[in-house]
Amino acid sequence: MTALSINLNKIALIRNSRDTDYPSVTDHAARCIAAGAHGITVHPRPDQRHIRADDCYELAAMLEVEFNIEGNPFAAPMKSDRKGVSDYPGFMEIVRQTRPAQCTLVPDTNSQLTSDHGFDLRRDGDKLKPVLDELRKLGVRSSLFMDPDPEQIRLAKAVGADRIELYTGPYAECFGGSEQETELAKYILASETAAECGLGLNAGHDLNLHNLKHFKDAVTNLLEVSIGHAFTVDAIELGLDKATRAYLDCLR
Ligand SMILES: CC(=O)[C@@H](O)[C@H](O)COP(=O)(O)O
Ligand SMILES: NCC(=O)COP(=O)(O)O
Repeated sequence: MTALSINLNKIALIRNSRDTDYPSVTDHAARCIAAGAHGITVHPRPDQRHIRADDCYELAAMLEVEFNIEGNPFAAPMKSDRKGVSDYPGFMEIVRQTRPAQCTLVPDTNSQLTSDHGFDLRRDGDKLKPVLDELRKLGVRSSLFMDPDPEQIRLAKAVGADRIELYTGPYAECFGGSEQETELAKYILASETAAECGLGLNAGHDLNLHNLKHFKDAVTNLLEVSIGHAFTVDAIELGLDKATRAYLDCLR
């Protein structure tokens, strides 16, 4: 079964709109796991708009399921502008201090609204090699956030990644329209390339209860999906337990 890793970014976004710890990120992590989620994902961005470095430390101390931390490995330290909130120590420093099961490297700039593209390894591959070496030495599984481009996926193997995460935003955008199957075919080819290279395969971004099962049924070597934005909305509408089970049902 494909593992479901719930991304808690949006719980943190709601939490940050008050100077309190409500809703609690760690409480939500525990509830998602109790409902059957296989793992927890967070994306601590330098401006700490949602997930903060403090959340990562607290989650690392409590989680007994897979913890996946996503982010730009070259994201530098940034001062916190909130009283009582620790500074952002730099992405790799968070990883060193938490040693998550998996680290998904994402080429986001600080100013991006959200993640919207994979790595260009022709340009950045050499820069990533020492980061991937450090993750290996830390005992952290590496995953590179990638577009469904076979040549780029072969480069992911060459630079030493353990897995790739296919950026599924374009698939989600086409879902339900005339281009749906043309777009999905790109992901099927990409998944076959990953398998040929011996890369593990994850996927994420804008997956939801409408588009997930079709994707999962077509991409047969999918090890893990990480879902947060749509999951949070579904949890508001259905309740967290029911929403978690609904996503798990899509992955059976
Ligand atoms: C890498 C990816 O596609 C998402 O995991 C990302 O974490 C979404 O970030 P926001 O929640 O900040 O939009
Ligand atoms: N890596 C994808 C992720 O963690 C969540 O993306 P989204 O479901 O919030 O779009």
